[in-house]
Amino acid sequence: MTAQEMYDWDQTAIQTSGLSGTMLMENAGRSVSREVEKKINRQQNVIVLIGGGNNGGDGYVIARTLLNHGYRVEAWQVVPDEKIHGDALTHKEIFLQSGYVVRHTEDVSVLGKDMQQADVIIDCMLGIGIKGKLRSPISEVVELVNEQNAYTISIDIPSGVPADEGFGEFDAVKADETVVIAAPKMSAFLESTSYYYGKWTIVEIGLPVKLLPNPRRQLWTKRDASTTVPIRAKHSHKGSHGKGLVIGGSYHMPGSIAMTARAALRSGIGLLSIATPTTAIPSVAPFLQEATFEPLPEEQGVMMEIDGVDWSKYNGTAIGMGMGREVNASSIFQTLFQHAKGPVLIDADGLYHVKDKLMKYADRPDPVILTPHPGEFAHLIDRSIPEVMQSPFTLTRGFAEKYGVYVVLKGPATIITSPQGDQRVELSGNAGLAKGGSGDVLSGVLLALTLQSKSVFDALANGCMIHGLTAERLTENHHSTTGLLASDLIEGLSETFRTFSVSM
Ligand SMILES: NC(=O)C1=CN([C@@H]2O[C@H](COP(=O)(O)OP(=O)(O)OC[C@H]3O[C@@H](n4cnc5c(N)ncnc54)[C@H](OP(=O)(O)O)[C@@H]3O)[C@@H](O)[C@H]2O)[C@@H](O)CC1
Ligand SMILES: Nc1ncnc2c1ncn2[C@@H]1O[C@H](COP(=O)(O)OP(=O)(O)O)[C@@H](O)[C@H]1O
Ligand SMILES: [K+]
Repeated sequence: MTAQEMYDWDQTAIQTSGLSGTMLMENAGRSVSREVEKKINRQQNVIVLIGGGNNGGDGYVIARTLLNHGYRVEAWQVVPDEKIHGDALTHKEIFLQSGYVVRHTEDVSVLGKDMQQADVIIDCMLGIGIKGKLRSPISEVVELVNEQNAYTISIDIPSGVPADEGFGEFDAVKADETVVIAAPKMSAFLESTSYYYGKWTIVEIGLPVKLLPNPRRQLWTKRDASTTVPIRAKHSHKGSHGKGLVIGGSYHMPGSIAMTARAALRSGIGLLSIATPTTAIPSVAPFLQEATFEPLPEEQGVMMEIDGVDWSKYNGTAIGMGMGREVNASSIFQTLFQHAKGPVLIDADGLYHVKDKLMKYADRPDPVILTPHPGEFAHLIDRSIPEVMQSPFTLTRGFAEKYGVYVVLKGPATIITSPQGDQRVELSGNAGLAKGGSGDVLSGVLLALTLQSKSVFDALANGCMIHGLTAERLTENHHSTTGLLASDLIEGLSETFRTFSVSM
């Protein structure tokens, strides 16, 4: 969610369901407290830091709830009294009338001394309402918090982190964990801001879900996957599971196309053929007894054209892996878009070649899927990688809508966008995947699932999840994130598929 989308939810709830702001704040504070109580005990000294907005209001509810439950809590208001108003003021009054005491930060050093005795710091200074650079005294308090060894739990957002994408430098609390209210904000997924959150969990605050405007952005969960992942019907035959073609590879780069192809086979594709230069076939074939080949004319080990492919045999294509930069791209993509039936997935070198050609094929009736990492996406849209990393949601949505394509922007948080601009974020996987070859494996998984699913969008989100979960499982058992290879990932897919629906 963006901050604005969050405020819209809040307003919708208040205007249409009869819930009031103070009720939502009470719900938020109590839900957060339930989560916090799992992490703390009654012997620990807890400090709640309270700011001037509604995030601070949540803080008053949390401090009261924890005190009611017998925890040792000090509530520190880090802004002057006149800053507290509205729902937050109501909850401050309830806090005081419950017989509890508020401490004030006239002198930040007094708070600093107190913090040294704290085991746990609960940060309710700033939430989605942060604007601009941190001002005093919050800037000093943030610095103090980051100097402590105490376990720090931020509420909704680590104070100082912007809610939305597109922001540059900032100072913020570095939380050990964050309890997110109602829905995660964009910054929980960006490289430069997600670090501040630590581990995060979401709490529910009683918003009327049926009434809320749809932000057309969704966190893809295991529960979503378990209801949409294709199930092999008892009476299915190989034709029911897709007849795929993968185009790529070269004499000097045979590995990537082999990995894509093998991953597609391990992901249940019915039939698979590989179009690759003739001289690459002897290197690729040993990994793929189950596949057939379309030998391509070549020059110096690089494919020249794909005119001889028998397109009637296939209902889905993936292109680009290891094809090289030297190919006759105009001819290849012209033929591809004219003849290929069903979804076309473009990855790696294919993305390099397809730049500036997409508008020409924007009216293709069947789906086009692009699977760039941030560097490839930056090249596609003529922006820098830092710009892509700073605003991935907006940039991918704009691109997908403009060209009518699906975009899978890969990374620790993979963002999947449909041609209509709907977005899903998928978080599985780990740094064991940060190696050449993992993307080739993903392309194979995605092609196979796309040909077996009713919805391309579901297939892409599920494919990313299966790919990531495989890495997680392998690094929990036999491998390390250091030692995991893309080829291990391919062989691991089988067990992920076997346990997938059972483990949901
Ligand atoms: N569904 C929901 O939405 C619900 C939301 N809830 C909660 O409300 C939170 C949002 O509350 P919010 O809108 O009051 O904003 P918030 O984050 O408290 O910040 C405003 C305060 O910060 C201050 N301030 C700003 N920038 C600053 C800076 N650079 N440096 C220093 N100070 C700065 C600003 O000061 P001012 O500019 O007014 O002087 C003002 O005092 C949300 O994150 C969630 O926790 C739940 O309670 C219930 C349901
Ligand atoms: N640190 C990480 N955490 C989670 N997933 C990652 C991480 N690094 C890479 N990945 C995943 O690994 C894959 C890498 O793809 P890509 O960059 O195209 O690799 P290559 O083309 O070299 O095979 C993507 O699916 C990406 O989401
Ligand atoms: K906060």
